[in-house]
Amino acid sequence: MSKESVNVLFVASEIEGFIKTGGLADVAKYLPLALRNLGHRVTLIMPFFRNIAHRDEAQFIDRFSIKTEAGFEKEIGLWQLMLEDICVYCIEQHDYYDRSQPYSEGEYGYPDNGERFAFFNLSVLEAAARLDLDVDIIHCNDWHTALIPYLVKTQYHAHPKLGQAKTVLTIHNAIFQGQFERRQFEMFGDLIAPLVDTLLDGYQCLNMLKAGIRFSDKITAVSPNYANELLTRLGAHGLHEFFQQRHSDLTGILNGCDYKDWNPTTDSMLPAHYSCDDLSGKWQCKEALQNELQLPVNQIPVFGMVCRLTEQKGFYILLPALELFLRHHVQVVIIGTGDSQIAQQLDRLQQRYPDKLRFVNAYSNPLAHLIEAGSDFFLMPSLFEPCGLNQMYSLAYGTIPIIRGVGGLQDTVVDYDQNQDDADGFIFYPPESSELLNLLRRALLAYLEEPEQLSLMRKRAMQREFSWDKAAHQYCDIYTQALN
Ligand SMILES: Nc1ncnc2c1ncn2[C@@H]1O[C@H](COP(=O)(O)OP(=O)(O)O[C@H]2O[C@H](CO)[C@@H](O)[C@H](O)[C@H]2O)[C@@H](O)[C@H]1O
Repeated sequence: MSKESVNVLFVASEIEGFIKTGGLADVAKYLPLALRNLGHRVTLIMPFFRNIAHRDEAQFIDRFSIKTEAGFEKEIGLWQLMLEDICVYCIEQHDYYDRSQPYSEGEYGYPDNGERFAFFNLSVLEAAARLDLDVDIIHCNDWHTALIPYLVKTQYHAHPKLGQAKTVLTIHNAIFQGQFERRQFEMFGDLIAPLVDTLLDGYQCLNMLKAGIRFSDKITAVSPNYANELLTRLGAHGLHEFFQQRHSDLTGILNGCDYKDWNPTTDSMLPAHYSCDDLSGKWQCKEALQNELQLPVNQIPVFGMVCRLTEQKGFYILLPALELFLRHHVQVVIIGTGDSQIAQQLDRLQQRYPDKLRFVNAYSNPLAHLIEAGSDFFLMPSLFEPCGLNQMYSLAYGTIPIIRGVGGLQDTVVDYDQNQDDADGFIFYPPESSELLNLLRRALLAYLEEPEQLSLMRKRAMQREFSWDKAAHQYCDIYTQALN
């Protein structure tokens, strides 16, 4: 144990292995495990969504009602699952969480998301009190948990255990702010009403993330560069003044890569294994990927992409660039779910280039692993990217990332044309299709004419290390600062 052990209550709306819609879930699994490895006592807590994996293994703990002086009352069940030896408490509330998806059906968020997640925030604290948990730090993640700091300071300040707790809010993606009309919070009466009055905006809405930024003791962003971007008008999604006010409490900590789950030498989802000393398995993975997606099997360069289908990921830059890039002798494979317009455009493009583009409109972890391993290049032309995990996974798999230089992408990839001796990827900056197209062609040229350089880059990429251990140490420093 490196430092004094801290009791951390880690609150997230999704956790890899149980339920996942994006990168938040990865962090909510790997960071708690890394904190545990440093000797801290971590407890996780999340909503008991209908589709949680291992739901039938959950152990019932307790059932009780939450009442407010406004006359609102709802019963919750408290269940327990395990993430290795870490206890994961799950808040069951049928009306709120027993739905087909965590946040939205189709492309629209559930209309009562403000009420659902405000209730979750309240339930977390009620459950911690009822369980008599020792809590030094409540680690909140994104808007779904962002009322907790306010509630701790205003409703639990006299509680013998929770009253001493400090709150840390991690920003994974500040474009999602949890902005809801005030009527969604009315049933919580005086618990939330003063906050609504303080922060109400011109649309008569409460922005839950703003509440978190204002009231948490410390704020972290998921990369140093994103922390800087959050202080700017361009990068803060309208919240720059809020972040500027908390400037001295805001720190960027780069996410890690879990080298147990994402390791080409051991990955059980791959048909063959490989390392930087022997890449023959990688070429078998490439063949398996082409076979699986019914693309011509040959030595053509393959460009892969795995992500949510959303504007953030740069599709409106990528689609016009692909129109021209697919005329070259290349293959592009994309897996993702989300925006139906992006999906339709990818489908149309695939019809025009059936032997070159494969778009899979699905969420599949095995295919994501196969794309990471079987591709030569990995695409992340994001408009903004708080950290990004897939570029780290692609580096680990010797798949050269082609990225836009923003957020955490900029913190993790070294550009070939800026620093050949240390490069592991290709970077473009202006968010324009022509810039991306140039870079794609640049990468293709390197593949065709500079194979030795490319294999050095691949080797370098596979030797990079973005450990969760390092991130956990940095989070511990933030906890210590908050507690002091
Ligand atoms: N169709 C599909 N099939 C299988 N797997 C899929 C998939 N679509 C996405 N994934 C997986 O979901 C995760 C996506 O993580 P990212 O960090 O790249 O993005 P996201 O924008 O969701 O996360 C936000 O939070 C994270 C965590 O802090 C930040 O890194 C990021 O910048 C921020 O936008 C990866 O593990 C990826 O493999």
